Amino acid sequence: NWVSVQRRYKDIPGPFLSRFTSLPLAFHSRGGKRHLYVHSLHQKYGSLVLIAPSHISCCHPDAINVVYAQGEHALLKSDFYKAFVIDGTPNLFNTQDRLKHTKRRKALAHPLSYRSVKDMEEWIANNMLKLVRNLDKECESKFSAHQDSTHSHSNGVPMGAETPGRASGGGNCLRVNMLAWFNCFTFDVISDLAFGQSLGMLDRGTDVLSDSLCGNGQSMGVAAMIGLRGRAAAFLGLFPPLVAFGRTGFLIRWLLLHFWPDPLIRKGLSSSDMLSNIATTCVRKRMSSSDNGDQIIRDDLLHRLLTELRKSEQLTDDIKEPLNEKIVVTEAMLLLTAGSDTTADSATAILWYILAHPPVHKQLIAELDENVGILSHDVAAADELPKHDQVKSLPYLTATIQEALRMFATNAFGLPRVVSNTSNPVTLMGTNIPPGTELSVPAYTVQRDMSIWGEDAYEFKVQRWLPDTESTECVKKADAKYLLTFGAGPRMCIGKNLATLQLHLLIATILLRYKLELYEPHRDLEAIEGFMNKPVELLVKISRR
Ligand code: HEM
Repeated sequence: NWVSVQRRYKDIPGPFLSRFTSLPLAFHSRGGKRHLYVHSLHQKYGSLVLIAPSHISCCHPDAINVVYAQGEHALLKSDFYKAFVIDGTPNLFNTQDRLKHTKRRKALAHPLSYRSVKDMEEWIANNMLKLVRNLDKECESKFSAHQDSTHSHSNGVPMGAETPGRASGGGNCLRVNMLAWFNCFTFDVISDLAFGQSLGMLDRGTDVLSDSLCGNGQSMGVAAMIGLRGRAAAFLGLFPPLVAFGRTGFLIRWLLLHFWPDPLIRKGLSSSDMLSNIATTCVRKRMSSSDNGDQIIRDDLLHRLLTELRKSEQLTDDIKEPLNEKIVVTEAMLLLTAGSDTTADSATAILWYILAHPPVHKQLIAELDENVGILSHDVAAADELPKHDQVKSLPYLTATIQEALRMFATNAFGLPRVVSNTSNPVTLMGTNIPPGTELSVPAYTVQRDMSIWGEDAYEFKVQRWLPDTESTECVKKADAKYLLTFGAGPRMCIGKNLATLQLHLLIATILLRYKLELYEPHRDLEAIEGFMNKPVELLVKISRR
């Protein structure tokens, strides 16, 4: 009851109101700045803060190994994640059940291993070639009549009306929104890898899908759908009764979808339904093509996932569950949503940090020119583009990516775990944590902790990641275990290999081929947080090198 809750957390500091309600946290979550709010609370109250009635945020570096512990000490995901479940069928990301998680994780671990992802590099390169051709056209259009290329691409197809990054306002300015192109690229890559066929966004120059995939007259881009869904879920997840399962849950969801006063939440819920429809259509299309004897089935992620899931059906009885369409669709939707905009957003942030620091830009170009060489003027085939083997170990490129991901936390707020009655006892900074407590470690705050990164923790310094810095500047060496971009522990991102492969290739290819400048050099990178922290846009001036 309420009194015992107050007694349990009496020694944990935090805002007075947060002892009684999650509303302050929800308010900042709705505003898209939850990580900044929690950061300010840590600055005011210290390392342990009660941010909601039974939710403690701990930003001490040692907390990472406790909250995201491996093995028998692992804590389960909290009820917050129920807000991401579609149709009562949890997937690898949102399942709270340990055994189900183990089974699904095993099924996806092999298809997403480095070796497996490397085998698919050719498919990624084909999409990169399309991206390059589109950007080449953007450069050419620079010389044609005044045209605002964020509004209309060369083929005249407008970007989705609510695509994050769509430039506001008109005008005769020559600028390209790299976020919009990165979104098209990553969606096409993941759909190609997952279903053997890309969504065709790079061909159409927009992330608005065709009517056959998205329903008649839908003008919203897929990136906007994912953003809205993340924002609604990040808000609703703070009130677990609103995201219950079963018949009551169905009724509550229906009421929220139709009557909740905030349009952002209603749009988020309907976006979630649209994404589920897209995944269902993709899965059905892919499955029906595999029934067609004439067609050669590509060894894509869905194929590999199905093979692994069928194998795991023969595992022990307690984790046996029949493989049905719902399970396949929910995992397919996860691939589509977790594996696309996260990478595009991270690439956007990395490119922004490079362009905002011209000496870093210059040094990267020198490294790339020396190790990869200049690209031919008219790239005729995908194999003329940089290969992962050429760029994966370049020290300056790797260090720049790491440092940009530290500064811009794509995963910015603390991912919540729960201390259950069956958990081993948990102690944080000498304080015993009672069962029923939610715990999280805020990535944004940890990634700016001066005790970890040094006095210059708030500054972008690539040198901290270089093995042997020639710089005379004294920087504290970075330790990757405090970088929470991909989470930590048993629920850490399973797509990290695919994401880092794409990030290296994207950044290397773009820098090698184009002269780029920030369109508004004095403007910070603006971002809005839902579940992930998402840049709003990246406007650049672009021309061929
Ligand atoms: C730069 C890009 C990416 C970032 C920043 C990122 C970040 C994350 C983070 C922080 C988590 C942990 C979430 C949590 O604990 O609640 C996660 C989990 C996950 N990610 Fe990623 N991710 C990226 C790319 C990808 C890609 C390309 C894929 C798939 C193809 C993917 C699939 C997943 C899945 C399936 C999980 C759930 C894993 C589990 O619960 O066992 N991610 N990601």
